[in-house]
Formats: sequence, structure tokens, C-alpha cells
Amino acid sequence: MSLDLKSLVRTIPDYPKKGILFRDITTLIEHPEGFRESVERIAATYRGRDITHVAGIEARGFIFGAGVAIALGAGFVPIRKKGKLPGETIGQNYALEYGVDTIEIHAGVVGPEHKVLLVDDLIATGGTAIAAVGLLRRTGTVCDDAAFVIDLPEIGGADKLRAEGVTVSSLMAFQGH
Ligand SMILES: O=P(O)(O)OC[C@H]1O[C@H](OP(=O)(O)OP(=O)(O)O)[C@H](O)[C@@H]1O
Ligand SMILES: Nc1ncnc2[nH]cnc12
Repeated sequence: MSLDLKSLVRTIPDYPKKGILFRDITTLIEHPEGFRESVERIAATYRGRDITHVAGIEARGFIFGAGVAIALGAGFVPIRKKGKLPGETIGQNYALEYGVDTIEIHAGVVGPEHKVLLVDDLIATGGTAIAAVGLLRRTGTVCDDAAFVIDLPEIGGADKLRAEGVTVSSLMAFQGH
């Protein structure tokens, strides 16, 4: 029987720094089979789809995105928080469930000839993912697919991302936030 990945995610009530029901993926990635199977299940959905690059959002999106990129034989594009990338960047502001931030990518890395899959650990309001897709699309690249380990559907971010013309997949959903 396949592994119950959802049971490997830890829930932290009233996470003190952020005041929300925090869905913690560290317990999932600390589990060797849980981590491997999470990455493999995401990659299986996108095999044969000509994905040239996986874009992962700092920090937790790096963990899953890098694994999916290797599994698909794609390049990895780090989407970083402001001021972290060493080269010339383009950036996008966005609102979080708990604050505001800016994400950046290196300029000139992806363009119209590329097909990018966005990967992150979790979608809540969708603010981060919508900003990431918008940023990638500003380069002219095709970014019509996004994969998440966790969806919080009551918050509605995945539906907002779908309204942007993005096909969204997730490995599990949690009610309550
Ligand atoms: O759908 P949203 O409401 O935008 O929230 C989801 C984002 O929030 C978390 O990242 P966070 O910015 O906390 O960064 P971290 O990965 O560095 O902890 C999570 O990893 C997603 O990237
Ligand atoms: N509820 C949540 N749990 C973990 N990470 C998050 N990022 C945004 N909302 C979150």
C-alpha cells in the first residue's frame, strides 16, 4: 500500500511567530520514503510534458522543486526573496497570509522558448504563487502549471491561481486554518 503522506505533515496550532494553524513539512521530508514519494508523485504528473525548468520558491519550495527538477531532467530556477540573488534580477511584490514580501529571479534565464513548472510546498492565499507566475510570465516564458504538496482550499489560493489560467495540482488538502 502506498504511504499516507498526509499523516507525515505536522500541524502546529497557533504557531507563535505567525498566529496561524501551521502545516509543517519538515516531518514529511525527515521521513526518507515520505520525501522521496512526495517528489516522485509530483514528478509523475508532469513527465512527458516537455517541462524545461522547475521554478521553486524560497525556502520550502527549494526542497521539493529541486527534487522534482532532477526527477524530470529539468533545470531549476530559484525564486528568491529580495536581495539574495547575485546577478541582475527582476522582481515582484506580493502579499502573504502573514505579511508582505518581494520575490526575484535572475533576468534572462527563462524566456518564450521555455516551459516552466512552478513548485512550492503549500498554497494558502495564493499571493506567493500568483506573484511567481506573474514574474515568470513577464519573461515571456510559458508557465501554465503549478504543483504544491499542500493545498489549503478554504483560503482559496488555488482557485485564484486557476483563474490566472494555471493548472494546479496538490498532493493533499487540509481544512482549517
Ligand atoms: O499562498 P500564500 O498565502 O502566499 O502562502 C504560501 C507561501 O508561504 C510560505 O512561504 P513563506 O513566505 O512563509 O517562506 P518560507 O518558505 O521561507 O518559510 C509557503 O512556503 C509558501 O511559499
Ligand atoms: N498555514 C500555513 N502553514 C504553513 N505554511 C504556510 N504558509 C502560508 N500559510 C501557511
